Amino acid sequence: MSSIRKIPILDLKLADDPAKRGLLLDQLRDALFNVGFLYICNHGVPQDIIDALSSKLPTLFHLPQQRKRELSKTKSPHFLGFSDYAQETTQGKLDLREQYDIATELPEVYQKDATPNERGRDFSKLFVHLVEEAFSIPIGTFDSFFNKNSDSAVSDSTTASDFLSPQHRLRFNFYPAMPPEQEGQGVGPHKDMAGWLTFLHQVGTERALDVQDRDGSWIPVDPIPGTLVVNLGYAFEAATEGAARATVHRVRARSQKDRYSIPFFMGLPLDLKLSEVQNVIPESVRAMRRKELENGEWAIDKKIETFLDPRWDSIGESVLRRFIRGYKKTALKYYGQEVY
Ligand SMILES: O=C(O)CCC(=O)C(=O)O
Ligand SMILES: [Fe+2]
Repeated sequence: MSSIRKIPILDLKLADDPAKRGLLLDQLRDALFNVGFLYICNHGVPQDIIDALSSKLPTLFHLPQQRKRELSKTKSPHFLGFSDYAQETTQGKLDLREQYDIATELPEVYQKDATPNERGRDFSKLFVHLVEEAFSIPIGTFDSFFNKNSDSAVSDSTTASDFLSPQHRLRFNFYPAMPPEQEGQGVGPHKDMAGWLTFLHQVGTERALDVQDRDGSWIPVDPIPGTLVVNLGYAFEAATEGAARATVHRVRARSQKDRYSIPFFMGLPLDLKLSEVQNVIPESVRAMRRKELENGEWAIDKKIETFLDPRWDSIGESVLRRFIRGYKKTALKYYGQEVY
């Protein structure tokens, strides 16, 4: 077992060079199995698009309160839209941020044409292909989970194309600057619940994001121009039986300057069962954490966090459970008492 030490930076351009691809895959395995957090550069998302989007965020978050209320998450059965400042709590403390969430719409629910975030989906799929290669499973294995009603890339897949679309979620976070005496929790220590993988753009140069090392200490994840931060969601950790960790992270609310960030949470199909994902993860990967436990390692983090409880055995239900916890009133309004 190793500690996080330093967050690695992976240059995805190495994937194009046959002589260097092996090195990139070694770095990726180290990042997935030993760190759970990484930066990627040369990721293929054009910088001008990232900059154009980032520059719109102050306007978005300074819309009149009335407009923000109309677009409130509490009015959406999919928990999309605005969350007010300090509306959410993490670990019992208020998160000093506002959020705006947009996501792949689900035609099965809305009965209208979906407008999925194609760009985000396509680039994140390329990264997933590298993960498959790092796991030594056929490239395209996971495509069957993402391509509804299309041919599976894996011929013997039993599941392939019948799943609901995954709900990819793009979030804008706003952490307003505050008087020094009020510096506190931008978002408290958490693992990303709703997604398979998270790709994060930190706008500006403010140091605010930290990742927790295995001894409990905090390591800064400073913004590095031209990179995206990648971390793993709960479902990834659960599917690999803990071999690849959904590392705990937090954001400090700072006094210097307003801060914005843009995470893209790559989802899995909402009706997919965890066992169906586990079926395509090689036993050699799933056995890694078991071996570490037998060897007495992982002293501070013995049990794999329970991602699923028996009532909620699909990814979608688990994601819903996360929102029920965060937005009790909205959940009751749309889903009724039986969701508890
Ligand atoms: O703002 C950040 O840098 C990270 C935000 C985050 O962890 C989240 O929204 O889940
Ligand atoms: Fe997060």
